[in-house]
Parts: sequence; structure tokens; C-alpha cells
Amino acid sequence: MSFIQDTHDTLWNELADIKDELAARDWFPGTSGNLSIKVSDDPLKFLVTASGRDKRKRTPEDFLLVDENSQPLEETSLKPSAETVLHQRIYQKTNAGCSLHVHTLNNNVISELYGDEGTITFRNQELIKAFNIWDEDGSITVPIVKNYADLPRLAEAVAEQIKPGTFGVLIRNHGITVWGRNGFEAKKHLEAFEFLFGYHLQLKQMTK
Ligand SMILES: CSC[C@@H](O)[C@@H](O)C(=O)COP(=O)(O)O
Ligand SMILES: [Zn+2]
Repeated sequence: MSFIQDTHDTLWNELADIKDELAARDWFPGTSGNLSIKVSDDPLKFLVTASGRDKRKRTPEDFLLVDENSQPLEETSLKPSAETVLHQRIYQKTNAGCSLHVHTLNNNVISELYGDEGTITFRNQELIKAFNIWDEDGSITVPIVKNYADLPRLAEAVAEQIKPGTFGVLIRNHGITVWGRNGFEAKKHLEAFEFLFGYHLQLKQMTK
């Protein structure tokens, strides 16, 4: 097996394992969600989930390889995720090696509650160390963008919000897109965000 094929297969399996773990958390309702992992930087190539499929199932048709314009690099009847362009822009704007997008109840409720403010900030939470923030009074801010139906426009709206220290963007009443330098880090960031959203909503409920 060639080195390139070996790398492709290793990354495929890594993304498939992440997909299984997120599925076990029930984070892919109604075929929602899409995942990608970078295969090469220059030129940009990444594996992305095929569109419209049940991401809880593990099959040989789960991912396809696309280029820096989100176009398939292989002869296939599969369509790349409708939101591939979001992954593309994240790879072009950050040092991400993996990008994950999920729709959960908690991330949708948070995005609606704070959508008019355009951000939500978390502080005084041990779990923000998951973002490599170690200061005692450190904080993490998540921008919230409008859910534009035009996907290139949505991708630009997300890209515009990316600053140093941004690891995820909420799309209002839609979901969250997060990234990390590799699959492990992207999943860590996603789990940390979802914990913070759940904590915030539960505390709000208990103290109202
Ligand atoms: C089935 S509703 C969700 C879709 O509209 C979309 O937002 C989504 O996350 C999944 O789209 P997909 O094209 O399968 O990657
Ligand atoms: Zn989506």
C-alpha cells in the first residue's frame, strides 16, 4: 500500500471513529451533521461526509475526498455534504485539521437565546481548559451567526467571525461548527462546548 493511500485510510478510520462516538451521543438527529478531516494542505484536500445520509450508520460510502473548491476528487455518485463549503473556509482560515458540525437541542437553544447579542461567553468554568485556556479568570467566546440559506454566504459569515482563540461558531437555530488541529482536539472542543451549553441551560432553569 502506498504512503498516500495509507494516510487516506488512517484518516478515514479516524473520522469514522469520531462519527461513531458522536452518534452514540445522539448528536445526528434526522440525518443532520457533517464532519471532515484534512488530508493535505497544499493543495487543500479533505474527506467530508456524504450528504443526506444517516450519520449513525458506518458504511464504505460515508466520506468522499474533495478539493479546495469543495468538489469531489473521485468519480462517485455520492454528493459531498451540502455544508462542505463551511469546512473548506475553516481549513482556509485556520490551522484546523478536523472540523465537526452537529445539531443538538442545547446548541440550538443557546443560539436562539443569545442570537440577538451575537455571542455567548463562558468564564469560571474548569472545562474551558479544554481550549488550552489556563488563566484563573480566562473566558471563551462563541460567535453566533444568522442561518443564511445561501451556503457560500453562511460560510463567509462563519469565516468572518474567526479570530485567534475562536474554536467554534454557532449558527442560529441550526447547530455548531467546531474545529481543532486534529480529530482528537476537534472532538474535545465539541464536547467541551456542549457541556458548557448544557450547564448554562440547566443552571438558568434551576435559578429562574
Ligand atoms: C437534515 S437537516 C440538516 C441539513 O440541512 C444540514 O444542516 C446538515 O447538517 C446535514 O446536511 P448534509 O448535506 O447531510 O451534510
Ligand atoms: Zn447543519
